[in-house]
Amino acid sequence: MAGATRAMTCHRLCLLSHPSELVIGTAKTFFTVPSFQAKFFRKWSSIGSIRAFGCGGAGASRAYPDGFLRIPNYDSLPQFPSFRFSVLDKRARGLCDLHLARAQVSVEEREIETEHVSRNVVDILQERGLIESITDEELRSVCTKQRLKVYCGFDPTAESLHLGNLLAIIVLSWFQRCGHIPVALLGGATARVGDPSGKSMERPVMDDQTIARNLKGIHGVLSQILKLTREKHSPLILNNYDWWKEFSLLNFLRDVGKYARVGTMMAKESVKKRLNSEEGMSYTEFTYQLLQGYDFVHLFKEEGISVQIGGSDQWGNITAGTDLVRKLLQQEGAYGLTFPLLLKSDGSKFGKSVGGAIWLSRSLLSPYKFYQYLFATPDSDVIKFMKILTFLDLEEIQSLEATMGKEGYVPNSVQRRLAEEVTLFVHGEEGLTEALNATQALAPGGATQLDWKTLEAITEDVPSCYVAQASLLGSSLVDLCVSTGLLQSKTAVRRMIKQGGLYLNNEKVEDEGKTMVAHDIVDGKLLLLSAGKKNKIVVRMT
Ligand SMILES: Nc1ncnc2c1ncn2[C@@H]1O[C@H](COP(=O)(O)OP(=O)(O)OP(=O)(O)O)[C@@H](O)[C@H]1O
Ligand SMILES: N[C@@H](Cc1ccc(O)cc1)C(=O)O
Repeated sequence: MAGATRAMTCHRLCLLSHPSELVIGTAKTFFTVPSFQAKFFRKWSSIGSIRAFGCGGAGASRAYPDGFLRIPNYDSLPQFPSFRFSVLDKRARGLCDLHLARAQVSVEEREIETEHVSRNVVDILQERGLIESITDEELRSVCTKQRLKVYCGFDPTAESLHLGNLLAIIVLSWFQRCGHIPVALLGGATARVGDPSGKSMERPVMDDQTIARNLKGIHGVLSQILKLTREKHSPLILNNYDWWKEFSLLNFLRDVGKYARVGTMMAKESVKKRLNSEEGMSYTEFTYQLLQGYDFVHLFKEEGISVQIGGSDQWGNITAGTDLVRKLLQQEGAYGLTFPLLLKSDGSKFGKSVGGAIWLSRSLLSPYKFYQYLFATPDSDVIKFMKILTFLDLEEIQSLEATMGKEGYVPNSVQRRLAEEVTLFVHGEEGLTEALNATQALAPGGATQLDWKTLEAITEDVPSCYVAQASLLGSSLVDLCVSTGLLQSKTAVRRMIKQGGLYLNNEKVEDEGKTMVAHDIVDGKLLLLSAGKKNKIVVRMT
């Protein structure tokens, strides 16, 4: 070991600026060395541990996924010490002898930007019921000391993400709110293989066109919600096809497969379940965990991403990744975190492959319908949903909960707040306004002043038909209600008017003999007929 030890001298204080610099130090104090040495340090630390000795203390340093080396107890060293490194691993020593002599250059110190890491994200997620498991409790302290990059993967198995996936986006967003960098990974490659997790049957193979269309749709949803910018710490969206397309089978078997134990792979829940089924499992799907596992290795090494999150069904794939980082890169510092699955009241998972998904993309589900879905959350779920699907303070949620039991509580007030918060997060101001306008316009007997834009927007959610304007003017309203299919017969229309249930543009119709005039056509474009609470039709003019 002695032969591998050389002295390095520190000179001056400065800020870290260049990404290729190596940073050494504790959470608060970092040392940087110029990039040519950084390269060697990174290499040594990936094959063996490095020990740092100074006048006041010593500590085994660790290479972090960002490629930086940190000396845990550096703070106990006097300022600007001379200190030396000794490389403890035999394989590293040769390299070290070669290059350490050149490392007699300045080492620069800087204060790490700790202010960006505002709150402990792991504690927050736990308080809100958003943690199912963590691979290592150490993440709780690591996340307060450095800006982390955190990723979650989404396979493009549909054109949009759904309410269940929103939980993943919310967890990413919590990381972002606490100063970290969220990364959404599109599974352009993994979608070609198919994740068996939670699936009782083999997934159908998707053709390239469908995958491309789905990637585009999901990219749109993610970029709108995560709000990508050109700034340094902006969220990122990557696609794993970018590194898998070049990976040959032989290289995969040699570089990844060698580190994977078949016994461990078979023990994963996703595999065990399927092996016991009649259909069994294809070799392709069996390999899925290694693809996701290697993604983590790649992202750890190339992008400095050290945390992977996912729903609890992803635990096996996520731990495949942390294991591979340890074995393949011989590095610690890769963490996994899972959150509980969002379940419907019947206990089934909100998903996309199963019908009836609550889509996040407005082209598949209008902001109005999305809002309405949340508005209809049962009282028994609403507080839990507030905690997991919104960013409201827990105290505020508690006080809302307290109002629910009190006299004078207006039913569904908490649901309204939930629907507003989540619609705002997913569809932005514009989407929320559209949802609120449509809600008002479509409210049973709602007496809202209608404009053509609102009516146009609700045509996504209520039936509509065309009528020639010229033939409409002067005709009877009763006839119109029958010809548009609102009600079956003139008798039914007249009965509805008598009962006070027929509305034209949200205004009650009282005159059975009413004829249509130009003023009845909203902004000269369309009108709304309603019979009772739910039966509505938008009539467009041609
Ligand atoms: N209901 C849910 N609750 C919480 N997280 C979910 C839910 N559904 C999916 N996720 C998470 O979203 C991420 C992306 O999942 P994925 O793209 O496979 O969606 P999916 O709905 O499970 O798709 P599929 O139905 O095709 O399996 C994963 O981390 C997954 O665990
Ligand atoms: N397996 C994940 C998607 C995913 C893909 C690649 C990853 O690296 C991570 C996650 C899912 O189906 O939900």
